Amino acid sequence: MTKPHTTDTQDTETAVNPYPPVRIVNDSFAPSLPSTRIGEHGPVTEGTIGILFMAYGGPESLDEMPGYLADIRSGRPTYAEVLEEISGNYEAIGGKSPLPEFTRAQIEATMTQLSTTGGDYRAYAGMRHWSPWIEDAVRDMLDDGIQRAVAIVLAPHYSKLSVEKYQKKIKAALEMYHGQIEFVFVNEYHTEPGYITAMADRVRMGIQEFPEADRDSVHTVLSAHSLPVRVIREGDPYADQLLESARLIAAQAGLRDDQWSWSYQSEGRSPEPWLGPQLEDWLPQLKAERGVDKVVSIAIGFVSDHVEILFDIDIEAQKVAREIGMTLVRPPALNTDPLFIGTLASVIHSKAQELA
Ligand SMILES: C=CC1=C(C)c2cc3[nH]c(cc4nc(cc5[nH]c(cc1n2)c(C)c5CCC(=O)O)C(CCC(=O)O)=C4C)c(C)c3C=C
Ligand SMILES: [Fe+2]
Ligand SMILES: [Fe+2]
Repeated sequence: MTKPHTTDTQDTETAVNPYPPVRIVNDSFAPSLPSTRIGEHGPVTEGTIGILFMAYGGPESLDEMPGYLADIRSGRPTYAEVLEEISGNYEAIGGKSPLPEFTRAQIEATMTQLSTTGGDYRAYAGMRHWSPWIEDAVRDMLDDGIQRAVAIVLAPHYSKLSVEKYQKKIKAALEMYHGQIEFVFVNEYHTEPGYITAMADRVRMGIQEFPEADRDSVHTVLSAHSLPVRVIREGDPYADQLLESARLIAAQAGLRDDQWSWSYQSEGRSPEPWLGPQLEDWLPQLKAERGVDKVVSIAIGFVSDHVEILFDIDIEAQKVAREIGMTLVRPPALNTDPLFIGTLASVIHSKAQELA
């Protein structure tokens, strides 16, 4: 999400929330992920391999917002103005996060692909910041008798503030339940050809929104969620991986160097410096310094349309673009794009071969 910064002195997502909030379910509420078990769940045999799909998680009503934020903020209090602002952002995109629904659709589509491999796979969903929790998924896998599993995060780039945190939750859950599952981890898939081609298709899709005569002057801005600069200085590979993906996507889309650029988005609220430039600052700079007035915006670190795209780009960045007389086109995220789903299936299937 975005500025303004508060005086909050937070240490980004490092601590564990000591009081994970519990979702309150009533008769009129039908969550998109009511269970960690997705799809067919017949008897588990020695050859069965569990697949734990992990995602950020998202609130499916505004009532869930305080609990969701409490988890993201590792139990630190959320100031009223921050809660109000973030709730307002979700209200503007329909009052709920579409992430759980997309996550479910992505898992179902990947399992359909995997069913053609002959492997005996069982799918589980575990969210990092909301229900159904990663811990719930590990408990259900243990209950089902799963002995070997592949774990994958629905985010292609590795960071110790993202993918590593998900993996640590699995290890902590195994300890908590005194259980044993042999896990292999997909750490990243940011250079996988299917992912790169699917993103390059999005670039082309965006450019085609402009009249043919204008297309050569369209500028593509590729972006991803920002992180504190400190994390990269400590050796985190996130920024390098993003740029590697960005260069491959631009090349695959046939863009010249002057036809694309990089920016970050969705900076957090801690007072320390975050990676930039931020999209809403970069757009005016592109206009002022290079005369760019037609932009395709693609968030390459996200694989589904959720608040960081639907609000941060479609509402906030779009407002900035309008104010400076720039046309900004934002093609849909990958969601259940067959090329992306094929990539997930293939990285999972090849990782599964590492299991004894
Ligand atoms: C690579 C890092 C991160 C990814 C990817 C990411 C995705 C992501 N985030 C939200 C929603 C929120 N994130 C918030 C804070 C926050 N996010 C990250 C990192 C990534 N998020 C950090 C380091 C922080 C700061 C955490 C802290 O300790 O305060 C918040 C809280 C409010 C805010 O700071 O704006 C929200 C909400 C989504 C939906 C998402 C997509 C998958
Ligand atoms: Fe954010
Ligand atoms: Fe975040």
